[in-house]
Amino acid sequence: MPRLTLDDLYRFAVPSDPAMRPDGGAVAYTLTTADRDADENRTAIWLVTPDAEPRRLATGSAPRWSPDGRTLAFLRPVDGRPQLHLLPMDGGEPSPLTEAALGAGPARWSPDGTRVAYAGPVGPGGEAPDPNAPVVAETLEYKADGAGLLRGITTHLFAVDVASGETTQLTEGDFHAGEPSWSPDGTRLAFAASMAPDRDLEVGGAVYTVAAGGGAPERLTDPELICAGVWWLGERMIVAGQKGEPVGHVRLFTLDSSGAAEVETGLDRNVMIGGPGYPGAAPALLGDDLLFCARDRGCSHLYQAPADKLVPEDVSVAGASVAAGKVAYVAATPYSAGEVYLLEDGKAVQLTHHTPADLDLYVPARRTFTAPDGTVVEGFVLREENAQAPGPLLLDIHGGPHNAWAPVLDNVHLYHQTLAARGWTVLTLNPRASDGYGEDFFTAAVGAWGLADTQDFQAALDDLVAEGVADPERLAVTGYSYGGYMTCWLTGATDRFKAAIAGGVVSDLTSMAGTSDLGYLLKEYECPGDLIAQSPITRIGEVTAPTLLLHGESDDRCPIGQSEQWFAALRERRVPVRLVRYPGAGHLFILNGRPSHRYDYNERIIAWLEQWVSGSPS
Ligand SMILES: CSCC[C@H](NC=O)C(=O)N[C@@H](Cc1ccccc1)C(=O)O
Repeated sequence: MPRLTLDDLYRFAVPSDPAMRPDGGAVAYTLTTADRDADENRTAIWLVTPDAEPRRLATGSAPRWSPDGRTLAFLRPVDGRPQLHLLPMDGGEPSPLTEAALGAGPARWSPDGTRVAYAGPVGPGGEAPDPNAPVVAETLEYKADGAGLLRGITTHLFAVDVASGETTQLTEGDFHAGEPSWSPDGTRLAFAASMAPDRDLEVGGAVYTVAAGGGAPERLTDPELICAGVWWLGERMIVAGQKGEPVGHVRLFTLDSSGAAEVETGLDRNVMIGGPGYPGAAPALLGDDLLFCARDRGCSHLYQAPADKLVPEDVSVAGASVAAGKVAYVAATPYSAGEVYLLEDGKAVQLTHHTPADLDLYVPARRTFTAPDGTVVEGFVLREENAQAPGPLLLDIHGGPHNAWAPVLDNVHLYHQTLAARGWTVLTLNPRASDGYGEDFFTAAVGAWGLADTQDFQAALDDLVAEGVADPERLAVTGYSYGGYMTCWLTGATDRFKAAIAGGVVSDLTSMAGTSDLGYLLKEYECPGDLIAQSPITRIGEVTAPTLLLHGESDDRCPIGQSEQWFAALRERRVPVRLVRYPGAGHLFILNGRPSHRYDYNERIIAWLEQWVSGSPS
């Protein structure tokens, strides 16, 4: 069987967003593919039942069943804006439900199935803003990565009457409403929002409810609780959030008239509600029990509260849905980047087989390393078993810094498999600050970016060199976002790397604090203290590693100026450096950007390593 090549990017089809039909008999989901000719990502709604092959239903994403299971609401772009559509499941074509000026959001059916609510963008004065008008900012909340300059656009709740299509805006004002959740009697909707005038300077978010016909929202939580999301599950209202400061693990709380009480899970683990690059799922009820996702040793797992793990060890869950007492979920495994599963009597039954089956895949091996201060860190080693040893090794550093590597098939970092086939060892390490190893570990680099975690990387490399796995003369380092930060930092801290590739770079925390859409959060909560001491740019004079910089030009999280600073400083010092700019690409482009950009990103990493480490010309 062939090894994975970069062209397999165009063969991957990855499910997400599973929705169990109310009778538990079928699962609808979104399938994402890359169209090489159009250079676009495509999404379609698929349906699978336990006894039949999956079938494609329609172009679109975010399928949601009506309570009677006869209609699927989903999103489909119309003139470039997502609009809700309805697909009758007993036959017929999808029809548009919304004509929202700036587009709609994923559907939330009312319990009686007569209305659909969504959170969607609203322009100032109800109009789409003029893209050529001057942009005036008076708070820090004027841009967001992925959306760009907000130009006064806020997100508000809407309800659409399914029979007539009549749409009512339920909330208004200078705030962003989070995803709505219906009360069991259909009279109110709960949502998370921060309405404080200084919300850009006070990281927070409260739970509100609003009447189903609109009106003044009623606040339910006190400022102590920072809410990331709220779900009305039967009579229970469940909140995901943090108490006090936006630092550390996300937890679950039950909210009632006496206030918020933490759900006792007995786990020292971070709750994962799901998002791009951060696999997880919204909490749901399974009978009387709460089903939720939390990260354990790199993988997002499904748990049934208090703490029963429902999925096997080396899988990572990215979406779950419960109906009729049954659980459907999407998970990646060492052999797939994601498939749909059904949990039956505690056993996982695989319903889909979208991952190309003809690939001979390398499987990451778990192992641990001990840093000089005694901290044990886990990592994954990907290599050909019979590879010549010692051989070239690439250290890859994840972002966050609170993300984590998992030992599953990675359809973003395709170069891992490709390099292994060329005799490389790829080390993906979860150093302190990574997710899945407890809250003390998670917060161990707060205020000490680079300063605290450098020893973890060094210890792992020392071990692999001492064991004869890695050739000390052929070490290289790469990483994206926080991983790009750490790549720059490490090349200033040691000259052991023969090449470096830094993506979505952070090089100077002082300029980053004033230009990132999360700059304030970064300065106040992630890197409190001396920003200069934590900045790679302070060590630029020590860098000798030829460095490739890869950056999205529309990155508002880690603005491209971070790479430009590093590029200019290395060029001035005559250290070999190359800057590659991806037009129109935001921070998450390596996950969900143009297929050609994602291909190029992978291809350039391999070429740079071959040029500077393997010795072959690029
Ligand atoms: C408390 S950190 C939240 C930032 C966020 N975390 C999750 O990914 C993030 O985008 N991290 C960036 C690096 C960064 C951190 C803080 C502020 C701006 C950027 C990353 O993806 O590594």
